[in-house]
Amino acid sequence: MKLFSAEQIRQWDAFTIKNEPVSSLELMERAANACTRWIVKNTLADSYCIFCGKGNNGGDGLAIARLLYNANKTVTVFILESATGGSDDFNSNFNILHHLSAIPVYSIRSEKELPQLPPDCIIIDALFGTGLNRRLTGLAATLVEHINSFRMPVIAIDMPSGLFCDQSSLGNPIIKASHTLTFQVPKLAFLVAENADFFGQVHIMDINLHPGFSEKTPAKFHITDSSLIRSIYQPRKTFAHKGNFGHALIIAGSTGKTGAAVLSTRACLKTGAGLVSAHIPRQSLPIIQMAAPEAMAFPDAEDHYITRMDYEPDDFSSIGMGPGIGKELKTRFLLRELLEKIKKPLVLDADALNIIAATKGYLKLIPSKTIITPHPKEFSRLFGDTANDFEKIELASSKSMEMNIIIALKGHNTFIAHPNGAGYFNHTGNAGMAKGGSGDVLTGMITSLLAQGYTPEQSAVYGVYLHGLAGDLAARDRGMESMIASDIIEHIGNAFKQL
Ligand SMILES: NC(=O)C1=CN([C@@H]2O[C@H](COP(=O)(O)OP(=O)(O)OC[C@H]3O[C@@H](n4cnc5c(N)ncnc54)[C@H](O)[C@@H]3O)[C@@H](O)[C@H]2O)[C@@H](O)CC1
Ligand SMILES: [K+]
Repeated sequence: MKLFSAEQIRQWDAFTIKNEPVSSLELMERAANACTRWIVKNTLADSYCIFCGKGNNGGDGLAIARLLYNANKTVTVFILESATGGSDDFNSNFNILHHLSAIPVYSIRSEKELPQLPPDCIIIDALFGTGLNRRLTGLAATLVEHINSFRMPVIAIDMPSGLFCDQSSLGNPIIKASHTLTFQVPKLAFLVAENADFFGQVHIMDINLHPGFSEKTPAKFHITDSSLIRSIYQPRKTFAHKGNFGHALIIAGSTGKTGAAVLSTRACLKTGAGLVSAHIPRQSLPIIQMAAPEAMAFPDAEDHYITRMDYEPDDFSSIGMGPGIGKELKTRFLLRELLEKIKKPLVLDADALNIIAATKGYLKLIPSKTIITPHPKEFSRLFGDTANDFEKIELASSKSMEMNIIIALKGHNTFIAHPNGAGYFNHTGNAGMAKGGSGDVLTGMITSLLAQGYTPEQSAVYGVYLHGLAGDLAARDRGMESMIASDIIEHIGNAFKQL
């Protein structure tokens, strides 16, 4: 699903008005109807206090007030006055409301007019939407803080007021919504961790914007959805043999971190590679052979960590390196040798990334189309700090293009930057996966898909989606607190079945 900017959404509204055709006032009525239906169905309140700005977001608020009133609800409207007049559609809705004298309408022109609210009311925030073009200040900012101070349920229309769609709003006055009813498509602002306090649960209101616009308009960012994954998925052919699904190698583990090797190897096996081998420290051999008997093992000459390759790396269909390898000098040399020797893309995670970040000259050795899977700290070690999540996303995109690599920046909505400039936000997964070992599982899964012939771009998007889905199924069965990384592996099979 394409993720459009505020400007593109404005163009989409205009395209719909011209090509459906529909008047902008009718489109506003459609939007208000969708919101009112949701509010009536999902809330039970004595009264609704609706705060409106004087743009089209405020116009939505006025139309919602009228529709709620028509549905026999008690409604009070507060209008934040501004120096400029209302938008045309705001004014039209204001005139209709004016004739319905049963709905009280109050103006807020100064701090003295900030209202007290009845207990048990639900607040509807229609102050500012996608038209926000600067930080809220003055009376608007004071009103936002005043509304937040009630600690009552707030339903934001389209956007929590004060929150920018496509840029950081860090430190700004913003409505803290319990629910956001957003029009047609999710917004970039709802996908980044720094905004988590503001949008609450997001509900998409389908207002039938013209499909012709979304089909022909390119978008930089996308949300990975099941239809994209189904278009990537290649069913296994009836007459296939193990040679058709590649030979994956996992280079992982050190004393005390053999579990990382076990988790990534088992995840690799469970994700469909034809053959899986694990290169592990010598002492880990019996452990990996017992925990993953289907895998072959290359024990290192050294007992406690990995030091040398007794194989040709290009003989494998894919190699994933990093989980639990530590940062011993000889392990660093091994990583350098691998980076210099291999002609294929790799999957690099965890300590492989930490070694690269800490050792001068390694970063530029990363082979083209390699998939790296840093968490935010590993990302900062590699590429430096950023002031906010939006800058981090931009940095991941630009580094991906510059280095011709795929970057899966792990987090709640893992962001995958492709070298062609596109970016994919994943929406599967849950907080139960925020535990040691989850990343090792992801490395194994992506390495497995790469071995099977999926492109690096596909392997990253598909692997991250499947990993999150398996995590969601594990959470459903075991609960978020109790689920552990092994449970994600146990649910990979069911995740495949759900595609
Ligand atoms: N265009 C359409 O046909 C539709 C628009 N809809 C609504 O329209 C909204 C966008 O409306 P608008 O473009 O009128 O903009 P908003 O209603 O979001 O904002 C109103 C105006 O406030 C001013 N403003 C921006 N930032 C400010 C700040 N920090 N302090 C003070 N004033 C500021 C700007 O002049 C802006 O145009 C959407 O979020 C949605 O709620 C919906 O009705 C669906 C249809
Ligand atoms: K709003």
